[in-house]
Amino acid sequence: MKKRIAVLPGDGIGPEIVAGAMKILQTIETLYRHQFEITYADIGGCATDKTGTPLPNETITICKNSDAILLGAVGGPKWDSLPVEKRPEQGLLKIRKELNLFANIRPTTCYESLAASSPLKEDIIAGVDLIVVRELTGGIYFGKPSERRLIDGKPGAVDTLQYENEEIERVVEKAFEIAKTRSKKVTSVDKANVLETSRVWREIASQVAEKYPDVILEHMLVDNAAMQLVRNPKQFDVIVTENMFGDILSDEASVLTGSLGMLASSSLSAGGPYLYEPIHGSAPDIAGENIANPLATILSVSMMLRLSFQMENEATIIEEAVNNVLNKGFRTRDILAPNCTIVSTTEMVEEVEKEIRQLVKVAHV
Ligand SMILES: NC(=O)c1ccc[n+]([C@@H]2O[C@H](COP(=O)([O-])OP(=O)(O)OC[C@H]3O[C@@H](n4cnc5c(N)ncnc54)[C@H](O)[C@@H]3O)[C@@H](O)[C@H]2O)c1
Ligand SMILES: CC(C)[C@H](C(=O)O)[C@@H](O)C(=O)O
Ligand SMILES: [Mg+2]
Repeated sequence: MKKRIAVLPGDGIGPEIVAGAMKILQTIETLYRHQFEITYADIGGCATDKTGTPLPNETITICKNSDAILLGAVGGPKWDSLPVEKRPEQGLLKIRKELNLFANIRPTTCYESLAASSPLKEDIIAGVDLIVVRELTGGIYFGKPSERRLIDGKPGAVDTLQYENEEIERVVEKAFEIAKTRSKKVTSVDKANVLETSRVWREIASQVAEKYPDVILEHMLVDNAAMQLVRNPKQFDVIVTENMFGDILSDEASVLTGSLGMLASSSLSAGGPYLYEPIHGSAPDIAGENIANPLATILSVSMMLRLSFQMENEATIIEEAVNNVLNKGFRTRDILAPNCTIVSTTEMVEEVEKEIRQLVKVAHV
C-alpha cells in the first residue's frame, strides 16, 4: 500500500539535509519495492516569504492527510525581527500543536567511531545510550499571556508556564512505556524546588510509576541533570521532562554523540501522523555550503520507517549503513577526527546510499 509522506524542508540547511534524506528514502523505496507518495509543503521563513505566514493552511492540510511527516529545520536571521506571528519558529510550534504531537523522542546514542570526535572524554561517553522524552505541546512555549507589558508602570515582559495534569501524565506514561523496553529506568527532570508546575509534575510522575513496578523512577532537578549529563551520562536510560528543559538538555546531550548533526527525533501523538525531524536548527552559519551533516535527518527517516510504517528491516539497514560509513572514516566537518575522510553533505549521502545497496545485496545473497 502507498505511504503518503509530507516533506517540509524549511529554511537554511533544511533543504540540503532533506534532499539527502529523500535520496535515502528513494533508495529504500526502490530496493524494497515500496511506494512512497511524497508531497512537499512550505513551513518557516520560506513560507512567510511566499504567503505571509510561517504555516500556511495548505501545509496543515497536507500534513493531516499524510501517514508521516519529515521536516528539515526552520529559522534564520532574515526573519528574526518580524512580528512574532510571522516568525519561522511559530510555524514549527503550530504544526506540533495542530497535530497534537505531545511526546518528542530524542534518542542519544554514542557511535563507537565517534567517541573521539566529541569534546568530552571518550571513556565518559563511549556506550552512552539514552533517550530524552520531551513534552512538546505545553509548558512555557504555549502558556498565555506571553507578551510585553508594563509591570508596576515599567516596561517588561511576561511568559506563562502552565500544565494541565493530563498533559504531564500522558508524556510520563510514554516515557515509562519506552523504558519498559529498555533498561527500565526513568529519570524525571524538573525544578520542583522552585516551580509549582514542577511539584505537580513530580507528583504525577510518582503516581504513573506505581503502574510500572518493574521500572525504577528517579527525580532529578534540572540544574543537576545538566551537570550529570556531561559528568556521568551512562547513568541515564530514559529522561522525561517538560518542553523547555527538554529542548535545552537534548542539545546538551547531542554532544555525547559527537555532534548536534547526529541527533534524530520523532514527535508522537495519540493516533498519528507522527512527525520526524533532526533536533538541530537551520544552521544559517553553514547554509548553502553543502557541508552540513545529513545523518540526523537520515536517521529521522529510519525512525519514520520503524515507527510509522513498521519497516523494521529497512530502518535497521539505514542505521547499519550510517554506522559502517562512520567506521570507514567518512566525516562531515562537525564530526572530524584524525585520519578521516572529509566529505560534503552530498558525498555523505552517497556513501550511506552505497552502503545500503551493499548491505541489501549481502542480505539477499
Ligand atoms: N527544529 C528546528 O527547526 C530548529 C531547531 C533549533 C533552532 N532552530 C532555528 O535555527 C536557527 C539557528 O539556530 P542556532 O544557530 O541556535 O542552532 P542550530 O542548531 O541551527 O546551530 C547550532 C550550531 O550547530 C551547527 N549545526 C547544526 N546542525 C548541523 C548539522 N546538521 N551539521 C553540521 N553542523 C550543524 C550550526 O552550524 C551551529 O554552529 C534559529 O533561527 C533557530 O530558531 C530551528
Ligand atoms: C526552533 C525552536 C522553536 C525549537 C524548539 O525550541 O522546540 C527547536 O529548538 C527544537 O528543538 O526543535
Ligand atoms: Mg532545540
